[in-house]
Amino acid sequence: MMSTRQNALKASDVALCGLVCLAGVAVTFLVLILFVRSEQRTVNVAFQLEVDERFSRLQRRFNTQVLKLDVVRRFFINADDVTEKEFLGFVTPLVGEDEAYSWVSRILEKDLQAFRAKALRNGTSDFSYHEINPDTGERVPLTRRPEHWILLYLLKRDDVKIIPGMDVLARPGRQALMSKARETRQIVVSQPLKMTNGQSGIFFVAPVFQELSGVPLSDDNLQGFVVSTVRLASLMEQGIPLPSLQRLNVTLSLIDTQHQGENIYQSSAPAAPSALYAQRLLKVADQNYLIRFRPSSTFLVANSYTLSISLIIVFGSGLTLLLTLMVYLLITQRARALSLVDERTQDLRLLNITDHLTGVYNRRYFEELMERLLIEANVQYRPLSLIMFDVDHFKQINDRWGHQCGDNVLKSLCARIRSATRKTDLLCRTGGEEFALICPDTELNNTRLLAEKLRALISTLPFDEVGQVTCSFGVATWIPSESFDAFIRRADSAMYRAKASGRDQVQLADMEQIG
Ligand SMILES: Nc1nc2c(ncn2[C@@H]2O[C@H](COP(=O)(O)OP(=O)(O)OP(=O)(O)O)[C@@H](O)[C@H]2O)c(=O)[nH]1
Repeated sequence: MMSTRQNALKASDVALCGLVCLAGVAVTFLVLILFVRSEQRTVNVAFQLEVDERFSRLQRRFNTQVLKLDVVRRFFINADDVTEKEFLGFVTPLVGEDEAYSWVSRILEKDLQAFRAKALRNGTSDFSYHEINPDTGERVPLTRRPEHWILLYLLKRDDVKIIPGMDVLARPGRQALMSKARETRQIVVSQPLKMTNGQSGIFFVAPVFQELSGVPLSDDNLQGFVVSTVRLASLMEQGIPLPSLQRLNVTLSLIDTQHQGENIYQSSAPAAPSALYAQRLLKVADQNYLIRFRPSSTFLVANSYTLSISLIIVFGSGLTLLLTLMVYLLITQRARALSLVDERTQDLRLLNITDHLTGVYNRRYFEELMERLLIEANVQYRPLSLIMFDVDHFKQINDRWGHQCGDNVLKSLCARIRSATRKTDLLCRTGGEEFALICPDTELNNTRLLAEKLRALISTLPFDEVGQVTCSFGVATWIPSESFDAFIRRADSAMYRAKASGRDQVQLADMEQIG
């Protein structure tokens, strides 16, 4: 019974530990999902903030470029005749790195001579009419045209030398761009064009019309153009701290042109594989740009949460293991305690039903056994016999050899009888030196033979110290429907008859019920 209980506990232990383990794993998984979601939101917010910050810088940079050009344009509108010195004096504070400002005068073919003379008079050095062959890049004489757009002043920070007097109409892309400014009378912005230093740049062109009060502006009032050129990479990157530059991959493309979708600028930080993406529309004068933002690996590393994920997994697994171990220990300790209680209960039960001196069943259990066996015998019609026996002259043994010696005789006597009987025969101590042997499934004659055998076993072999000991036996077999008391009385009477008849003998009980 105990081992069944232990097995059952083991199965339930494993199930419970498995459940605790599963619960631990589930909680860890849940925490992981919640953490990853929250971190993804945080990274997304960080990316959007970075994009907003970069976009506002770019917007400011482009707008500042337009504003500065407008300031120079107003200078030309308000001044009657601008000398090179005045131009340089006004523009120098505005020119940034990678930028150039120039003044291009509109000159009719017939005015070329006079314009050159005036320029030289105004102190413009090295003035010489020419244009650049777009195919060879060489300086060639002016082509005859009704009007020329002559570069007169130029201020820039690089070393490429431009000689005043160049007709910019011969330069690729300039005519369409400047004509647009002339027609719209607004500042226009070019697609990326090759600058004189060979680099790709954006041209901001502002038309300068002579404003006469009351007279509407016409093409003939066009005096020239103020042009600022900026290297595209400089426009996109100048003033932005290096760490910020490294965090984002930025591309710039034009909208509403035949180059739509083509990237005209790509930042040096490559895009890392990520779902993060943002795009913004940038309007500068007449041009619409699309700026696309993607995170670089630097951004992803700076906002990485893989270490935290590993820590959650390690701590979660550790806690799960610890919890499972604790539950396992608790369960096994509980099982051990229960089995101990079982053992103690059985010990107590044994103590309760056995005689402490001889170890055989006591009187109380004898009565309990008999009641149960009588019911079984009654129901199953099986024989049930009883041998009652009493040590002869036991008082004398006590008196002669002492009480301790008497005890030893009782113990040895029980040991002898148990060794000579079947396991199913139940030996009980019913009084001081009085015993009963219950013999289930045994007929009267066999019981008598057994009693004879026991009598001989006791009387023929001497006991330690005291020598020969004899017993008187009464044998009875249960008569169906006979009561417990009547059955005992019959066996008892037979035993007393054996005593009365000289002791050390076996007497059979009457087969008629007494009383
Ligand atoms: N040593 C010892 N003596 C016991 C124990 N129980 C009862 N006795 C003694 O057993 C003796 C029984 O004596 P009696 O009832 O006179 O019977 P008897 O001397 O055996 O004489 P008969 O039964 O007539 O042969 C008493 O002296 C009890 O004190 C016990 O557990 N140990």
